[in-house]
Amino acid sequence: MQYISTRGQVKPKGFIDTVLMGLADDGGLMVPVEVPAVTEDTLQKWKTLSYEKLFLEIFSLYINDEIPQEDLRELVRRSYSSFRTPEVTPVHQVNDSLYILELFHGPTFAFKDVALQFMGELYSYVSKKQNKIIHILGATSGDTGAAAIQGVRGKEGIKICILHPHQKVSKVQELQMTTVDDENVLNLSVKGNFDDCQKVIKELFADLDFKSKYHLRAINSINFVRILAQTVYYFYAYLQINKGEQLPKINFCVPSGNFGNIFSGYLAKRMGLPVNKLIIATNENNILERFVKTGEYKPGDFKMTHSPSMDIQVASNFERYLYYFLGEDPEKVSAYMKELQQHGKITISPEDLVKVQQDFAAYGASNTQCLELIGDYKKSYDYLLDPHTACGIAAYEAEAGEGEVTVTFATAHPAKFDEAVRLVDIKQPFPPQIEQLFTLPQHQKIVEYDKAEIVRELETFYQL
Ligand SMILES: Cc1ncc(COP(=O)(O)O)c(C=O)c1O
Ligand SMILES: N[C@@H](CCOP(=O)(O)O)C(=O)O
Repeated sequence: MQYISTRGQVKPKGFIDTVLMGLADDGGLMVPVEVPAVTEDTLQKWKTLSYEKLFLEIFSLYINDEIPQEDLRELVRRSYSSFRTPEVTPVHQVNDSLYILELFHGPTFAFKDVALQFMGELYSYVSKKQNKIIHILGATSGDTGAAAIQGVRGKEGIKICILHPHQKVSKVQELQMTTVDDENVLNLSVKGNFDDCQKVIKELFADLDFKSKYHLRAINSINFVRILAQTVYYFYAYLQINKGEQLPKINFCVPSGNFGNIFSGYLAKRMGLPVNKLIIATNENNILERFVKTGEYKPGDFKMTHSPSMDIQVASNFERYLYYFLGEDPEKVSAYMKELQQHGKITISPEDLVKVQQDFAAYGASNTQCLELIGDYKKSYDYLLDPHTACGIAAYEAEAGEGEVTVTFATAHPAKFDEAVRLVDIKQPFPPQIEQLFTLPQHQKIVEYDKAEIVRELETFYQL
């Protein structure tokens, strides 16, 4: 398998070079030259596999033996040994039509651990095998940063700098990132929002001299390996629910912000997973909902909501979808991205909108709805939703049809977002791993949203 850029200006690369490149050198995003097909026979065979074995099967379709099977098996074993359940991502049945896929059983209690525990192991492996310097640079609205830091803290040959928006992440997210005292970790708390943080790091990745001088590597979902690792739980959830002979189509409903998680579902569907609807759930930052409903993709005003990790206006992976939607034509993608840059929006034709609506349904939950659902599900099902998952439930309730089966993703544990849970008068016990964070000193540097100041911090950190 080879990988190319959505904008067509990068020579085909192998898997490891694609991971190391992160953002494509022409400013696009890396995608596989072709999407491997998973047949019904294969799906039947995968029904009895453990999470780890399924991961190996799916990755084998993408990595061209660049990592020997034995080594890959060991990386996967190590990645998921830190999870609190052997199923890694267990499914909880709520009723006949609704299942919740719990993606929060990793070290930092959010879905990002699933891909980032593996990515930490992978970077460490590549650093040792190829003697590569790995200087990670990432932007986070709270969860990616915590999970990435946890995945590489203290690892030899690796440094990580994470930009998070100052005072716009939850207290637990902030503590998870800033109580880590390993020397290879730098937290920059940027006086701006997540989109500002993401913009700065993308500009730095696009500066190829700077990127190469400081050996910059990406951990955000601009990196294709993040997308691939996230496809595994779509297959795993599907196979946990459909154990019989039949392979019925089901819906997946995904709390979305940067469009990485749901794009993994889109890829799984293209591979052959029997998916009916892919439902995009947003909060009041509803650019994706507006796109699916009107055909206009236009970043709007940033809003702070009860689901801060989804407070995102510019959805990175939207470009990967555009690539497939536009018939894998890099010239058309480049033209659309230019339009976005010049006019601040993309508008598709009514005929194309029909195509988008065949791929996705979408719904944006209001702040009030999000809180109401946390209260309702606790009362009706004794199940405590985190606010992001509650946005997912709102979208499920609005968009799933009669008789359809839907898997809604629980993307974080409610203890990470106690600020919202307390607003509905629910007192939750904290897991001990979270409770102990409140006693530890914090390490972070508060900086202006100023590229020059951020660059100075990075140069000092990476040169040390
Ligand atoms: C808890 C939580 N839910 C949902 C999302 C949205 O996921 P994505 O950015 O992959 O769309 C994020 C982060 O983006 C998150 O941290
Ligand atoms: N919600 C995310 C935002 C970054 O998304 P990513 O999938 O590109 O890493 C976060 O928690 O940081």
